[in-house]
Amino acid sequence: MALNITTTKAATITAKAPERAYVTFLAGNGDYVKGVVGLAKGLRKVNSKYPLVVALLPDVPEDHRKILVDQGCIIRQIEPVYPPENQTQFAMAYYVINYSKLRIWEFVEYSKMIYLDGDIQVFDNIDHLFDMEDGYFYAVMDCFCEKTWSHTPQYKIGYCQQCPDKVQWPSQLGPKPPLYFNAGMFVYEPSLSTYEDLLTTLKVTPPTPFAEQDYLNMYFKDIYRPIPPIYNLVMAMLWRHPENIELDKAKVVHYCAAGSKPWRYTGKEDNMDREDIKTLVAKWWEIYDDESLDYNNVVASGQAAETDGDKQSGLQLLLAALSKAGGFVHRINAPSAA
Ligand SMILES: O=c1ccn([C@@H]2O[C@H](COP(=O)(O)OP(=O)(O)O)[C@@H](O)[C@H]2O)c(=O)[nH]1
Ligand SMILES: OC[C@H]1O[C@H](O[C@@H]2[C@@H](O)[C@H](O)[C@@H](O)[C@H](O)[C@@H]2O)[C@H](O)[C@@H](O)[C@H]1O
Ligand SMILES: [Mn+2]
Repeated sequence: MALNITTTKAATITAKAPERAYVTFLAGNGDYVKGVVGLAKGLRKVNSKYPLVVALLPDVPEDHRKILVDQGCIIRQIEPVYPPENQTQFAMAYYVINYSKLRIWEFVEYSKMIYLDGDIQVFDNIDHLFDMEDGYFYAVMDCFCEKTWSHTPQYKIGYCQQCPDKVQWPSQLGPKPPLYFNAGMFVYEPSLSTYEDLLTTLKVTPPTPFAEQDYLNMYFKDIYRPIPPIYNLVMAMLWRHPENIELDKAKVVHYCAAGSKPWRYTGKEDNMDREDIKTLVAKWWEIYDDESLDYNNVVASGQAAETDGDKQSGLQLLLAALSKAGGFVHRINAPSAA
């Protein structure tokens, strides 16, 4: 269905802001920007209706920001968030910057957002997750079997929530830990009151090895609802719990295992020579290298919205293209859906 657009120099349109968006986090001047470009192109390939917002720290350089804007991303600079001083050894030293993810609760121009790490790729449309019941925090359960978890009692006794019957949780260790999610992907509702409380509570919460992931699990444990692993395939599941995984059904893949970041992949680390890993890395590169998925090519080929449902993204594409071209859009006569 084509949109009739009347353009004039007179004024600009105040299109209704989209209430839903995907959001990712970018820090530093390193190669994670490739992950975010891949994610932006992957979401486009699955015809997601919603934009990708990139919450980026001040240390992300101008040329990386331009790459992201040229890929149709909405960039939002955020200030870092640091945990209270502590001698904690984070599972990965750089995890200390991940607390800055908490800034995305301030994005209240959106009623619901899906957070995706920059090392995630979306291979099937997951827009339907935005329609899940409000008031809950949705994410996929993590696995405790990698040595990154060696600091935990779970790891020490061989307990994992992915196979709770394999090793019973011993009562002398107290109550079984609540279900624990991987914070590389989650569905949440931005809220200023939650945002303020997150930052206030953080000030009095000693940091722990999995940084903001541990913190978010503690903070949202009463409203956390697990969603199936097809929405965040934590790579280690492939060799730790293959019985819980149907790889060909995975809609979202999280390249979080050591050595699995596609843009740095060498195949040398543990498990990285597996055929399924090689296939997943190749699938990531296929999207990253696909020029037909570049934002400018998509706009240039005039792939306007085909259905009412996609009108918003088509409208956004056209608005973005027109504003980039310096044009002003005065009125859009979208013929009624009839
Ligand atoms: O140098 C960095 C490290 C991390 N990140 C962001 O922080 C997220 C969490 O880090 P990572 O995915 O490496 O943690 P993992 O899931 O592998 O434990 C990444 O996906 C990126 O979005 C970043 O932008 N720059
Ligand atoms: O800062 C803490 C991080 O914690 C998580 O990392 C993964 C990763 O470390 C794997 O190697 C582990 O095996 C896995 O369990 C663990 O959850 C999130 O994916 C990431 O976004 C971030 O929140
Ligand atoms: Mn990650």
